[in-house]
Amino acid sequence: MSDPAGPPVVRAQGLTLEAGGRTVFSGVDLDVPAGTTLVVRGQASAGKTSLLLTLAGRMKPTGGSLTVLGERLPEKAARVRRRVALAEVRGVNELEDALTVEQHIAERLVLHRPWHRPWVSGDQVAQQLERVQSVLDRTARHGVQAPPLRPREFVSDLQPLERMTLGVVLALIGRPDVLVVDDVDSLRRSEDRRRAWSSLTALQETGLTVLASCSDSSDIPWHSADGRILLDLQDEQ
Ligand SMILES: Nc1ncnc2c1ncn2[C@@H]1O[C@H](COP(=O)(O)OP(=O)(O)OP(=O)(O)O)[C@@H](O)[C@H]1O
Repeated sequence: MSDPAGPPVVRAQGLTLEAGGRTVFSGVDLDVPAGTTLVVRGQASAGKTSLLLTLAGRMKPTGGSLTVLGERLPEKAARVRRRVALAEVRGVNELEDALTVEQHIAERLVLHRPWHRPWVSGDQVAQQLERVQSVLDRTARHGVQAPPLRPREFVSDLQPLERMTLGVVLALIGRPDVLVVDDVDSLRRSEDRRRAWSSLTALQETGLTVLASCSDSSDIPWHSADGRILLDLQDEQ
């Protein structure tokens, strides 16, 4: 985990992305300390996903400067990608409807195995589910409980909040320093949105830096304003 008193996890100056003949975002200045949550807010097409993917080392900015976890981007994108994990981002790393929760976990665990031992046991999958569930149980301290994940359930049968939770669970398997959660308010039910934000707060309290996006931030429990940075993105078109 990064040191909260250390240099910012994300430092951007004048960060700009031009693509497809348009300005997706421009002039973004940011300092995000370790163990805080950045909330990128903006309407549809404001460039939220593109900005998050840029901060995660998955898209190349066309202007400005960007350092993430002390690594300059885009030069050190591969190093950044190892330490910044994406929860499910539609169109980028979508979950497979035909796989179960435990199959997804097994698959992700294999990715983190040494190349010469690319297999995992049922016990390892169960241990991982337990570890993650204990992290999610911390959300109970915020008066809400993240939904338990049933190992044998197919992704196609998951409720939206369960699906988002699975995306977060998979991202945490690699023990990243930074977690990216796009479109938190794609959850239709306000109760789900509140639970999702509370879970992210609980994760932030473990020392993780969270980079999230939404179009409406009214469900965020702002009473614990410490450790949150709000960035408003305007649609540049
Ligand atoms: N590489 C690219 N080439 C062309 N256009 C792009 C590229 N990346 C993003 N865009 C465009 O920039 C705009 C912003 O996209 P983005 O998905 O980042 O916005 P968003 O705020 O996340 O939107 P939404 O809330 O609808 O998901 C969109 O119109 C998208 O088509």
